[in-house]
Amino acid sequence: MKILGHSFEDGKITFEAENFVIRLKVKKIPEGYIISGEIKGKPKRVEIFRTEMPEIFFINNWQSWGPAKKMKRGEKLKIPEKILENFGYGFNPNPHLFEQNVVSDYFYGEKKLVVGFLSSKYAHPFFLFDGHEVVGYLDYFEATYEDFIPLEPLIILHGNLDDLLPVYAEYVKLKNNLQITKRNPVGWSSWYQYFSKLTWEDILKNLGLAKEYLYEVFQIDDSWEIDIGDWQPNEKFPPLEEMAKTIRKHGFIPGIWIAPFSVSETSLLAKNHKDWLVKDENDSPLLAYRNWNKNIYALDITNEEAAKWLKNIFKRLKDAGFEYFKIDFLFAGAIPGKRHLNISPIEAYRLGLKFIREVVEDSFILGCGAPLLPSVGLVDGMRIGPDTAPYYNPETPGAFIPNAFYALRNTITRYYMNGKWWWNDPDCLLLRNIDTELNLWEKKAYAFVSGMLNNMIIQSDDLSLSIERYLLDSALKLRGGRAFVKGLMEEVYEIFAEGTGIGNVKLRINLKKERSELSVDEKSIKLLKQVKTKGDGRKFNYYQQKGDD
Ligand SMILES: OCC1=C[C@H](O)[C@H](F)[C@@H](O)[C@H]1O
Repeated sequence: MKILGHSFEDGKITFEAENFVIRLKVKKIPEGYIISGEIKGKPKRVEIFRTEMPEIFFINNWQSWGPAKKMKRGEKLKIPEKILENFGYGFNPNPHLFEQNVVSDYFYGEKKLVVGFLSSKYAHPFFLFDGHEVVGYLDYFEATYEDFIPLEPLIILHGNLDDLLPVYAEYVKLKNNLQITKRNPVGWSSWYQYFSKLTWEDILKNLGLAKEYLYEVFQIDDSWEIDIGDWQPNEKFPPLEEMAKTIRKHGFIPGIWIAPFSVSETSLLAKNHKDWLVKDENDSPLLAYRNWNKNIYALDITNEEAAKWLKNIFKRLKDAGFEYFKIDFLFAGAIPGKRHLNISPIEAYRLGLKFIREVVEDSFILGCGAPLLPSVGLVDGMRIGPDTAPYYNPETPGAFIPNAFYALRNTITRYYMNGKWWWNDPDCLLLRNIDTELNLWEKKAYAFVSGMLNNMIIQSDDLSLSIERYLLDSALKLRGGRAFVKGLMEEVYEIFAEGTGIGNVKLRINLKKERSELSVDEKSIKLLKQVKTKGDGRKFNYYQQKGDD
């Protein structure tokens, strides 16, 4: 292994290139080394680390919806053509690099090694697998630094991958002085039942039925707005104040979805404020991604007027009574392009999140479609997988596209971020028995894993349908423990949750073969369900555990 081409024993390394100066120091720690230091000048993309490429390794994508998984030498991520075209920067801040190589962002692992950067405040840290070697870079893009800035520290950990990923996550927590909120929300969200067909009547209907549930939060997802960038209620919804007041009147914390750094080509915002958009080298608005059948551009948060506008949007939502914000497609705020200020896209992204936090204060912020490491310390919850869906297909190509199988796999392979960086949002539990292809095993697996890993529990169903309600109760009973996962690079995961609401629980699970075996306090249990019929005829299933027969 080399650091800037030097062996470690050097201790201190100073390296002067044509356009930048870097000073490093190497510190021995019990599990390996931490390399820290400072850098100034116009570094662009700096190689920091280099080693031989292993046959099998663990990669991590930069944002919520990207995979964290085992890969083999020669394997490529299978991404459907249409997604590749539309998604652009959603895969990586350097989409072309991502298309031509295997890339792991922030950290990577081998059976007996984890190497990772502990922060991403200025640069985008990533590892490139070129078939022979693994090369670790810090990408500052076009930013220039007159004075020395802190280098994103690199940590090298020796041991078993399963033990080291939680250690890496802990070092990130320490390095960034992270203190996360005690609130680990339970609630309801509209998206995975109603999608873009949501109406205010759907909200009223589910609010009326939700009182039977232990929700804290009731969140209106995408579809309430006029356009992406025009954050006013459309004709299907009442004024913001009425939305929030109605949710509050039913006893829930009002939640709302917004894509704050995204600007649709058809929005009034794009029409009236082209100068508020991140530009390409020809000074045209830079295409961030395509969704909603539209070209979506990125808000240039370094433009003072744009920043003021963004703060006003969140002030209006907060003043209307919303206290839970699902802020989505956040990667748009971190795309490399021309901004008003010549700072790195990572600095611009963090500036945008800081503005949002400044306005919403201690409201709960859920990041989604977000670059992970730059978001630490700036969000309370984080989506750590692709969208779930009312289907579970291990066979279809899965990176980034909605599929309960890949959402659940990421929930397991990124579990170590939970409670350290933020509360992991595994995406919603879909527990309905109709209008879904999910079978009982898939619903159960999703509920149990989310509960055992002490994740956020947000359900997304039309509550008037027949629902496996006992699985929500099970997920909540399984929360509160300390989790550990063995086999992060294997087919069978062993999940241990100590001190949950029903004791010490162990789950051996094979997501592809839909096989699992659950035991509580060393007793294997059967998950029996009782069906209770309410006065109005609605049936409710309750979880009831039975010890060994
Ligand atoms: O457009 C709504 C939407 C888009 C992204 O996929 C999020 F991940 C998903 O949860 C939903 O909020």
